[in-house]
Amino acid sequence: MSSNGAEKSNKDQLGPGKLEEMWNRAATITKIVASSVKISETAGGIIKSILSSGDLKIVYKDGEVGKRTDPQTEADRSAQYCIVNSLQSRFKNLQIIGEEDNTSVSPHIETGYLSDVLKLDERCAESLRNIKEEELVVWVDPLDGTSEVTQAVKNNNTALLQQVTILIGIAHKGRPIAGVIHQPYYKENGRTIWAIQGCGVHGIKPAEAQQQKIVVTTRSHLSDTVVEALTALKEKGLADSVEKVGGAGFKVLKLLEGCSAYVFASAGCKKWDTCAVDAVLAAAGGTLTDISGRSLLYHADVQKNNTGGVLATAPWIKHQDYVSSIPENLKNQLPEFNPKR
Ligand SMILES: Nc1ncnc2c1ncn2[C@@H]1O[C@H](COP(=O)(O)O)[C@@H](OP(=O)(O)O)[C@H]1O
Ligand SMILES: [Mg+2]
Ligand SMILES: [Mg+2]
Ligand SMILES: [Mg+2]
Repeated sequence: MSSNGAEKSNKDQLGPGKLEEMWNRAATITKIVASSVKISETAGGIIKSILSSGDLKIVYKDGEVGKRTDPQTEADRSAQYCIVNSLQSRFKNLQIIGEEDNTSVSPHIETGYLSDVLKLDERCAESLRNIKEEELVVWVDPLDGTSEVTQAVKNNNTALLQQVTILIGIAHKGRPIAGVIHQPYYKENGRTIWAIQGCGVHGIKPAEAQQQKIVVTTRSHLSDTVVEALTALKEKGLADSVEKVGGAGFKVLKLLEGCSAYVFASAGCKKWDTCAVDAVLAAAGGTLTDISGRSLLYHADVQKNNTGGVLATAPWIKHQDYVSSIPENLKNQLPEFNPKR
């Protein structure tokens, strides 16, 4: 899984000399995304091997026994170690914020990169090309959909595993400018979707407008306020049906595959859940905000909780229609907690 350089991990036509030249010429943001694609895939391999062992070593990060909603597994801990240490080995001045406070040492440090990303370097706007490593904040969710993982293993329900993603989001001046979503259990070998602002979305072809409006919401963190928001959207004709699926990453992939909106009118989702998907969805022409329509911010010192909830819409949807249809009393229950939200 680990590799010693681009030459070993890029199985394309370019020779090592040409690749090195492309790497050296590329902007910092391009290099970080090219590396993050490979790193997310290596982390996906780590997750798969721990899950196939069946020994998740679950600890809970919250709550009373019997009411816990925030599990962490050995896969979350090892994947985060790999992602953070792999990024740091190349980009020493990056600020990286990962979901997990405690990690497990993993021997897999990925130093490869995807050369396809480098090929798009010239399409990057000058303003992005000039950004320095130390100006960027990287938000890492090493395993999004942990509740689904614990249930998949416990109940031998492997279908749930496709809801697992690895999320690496890159923010500049508080706004997401690039993102990587790796889905390790998509078909046989998984897939990786990535985007840099202004350079399109890669790894998926976003769906066209649909007749049916399918809304996706949480599978394992349902609350009264989420139900109330969904009811209001149904009444306004903005939710023909509702699908409960796990993970912020998977829900945004569903938006790129034809669902209309992701509605989570509740606190609990964090910046590492939304940074990468915010960037990818925006690059596809969609929108992600809190339920009041405010953009989310991703500065290093920001409040980690998305206390205003999450509302995301597909590229073919008018976001404001959904914002306007969520009742004011719900918006007031999920206030902007901190100006640096
Ligand atoms: N009430 C809550 N408590 C803890 N985490 C929550 C939460 N509500 C949402 N989240 C987090 O938001 C992400 C998406 O949740 P959901 O699938 O319910 O929509 C999950 O990320 P992780 O799986 O990375 O922890 C989950 O932990
Ligand atoms: Mg978690
Ligand atoms: Mg998550
Ligand atoms: Mg996670």
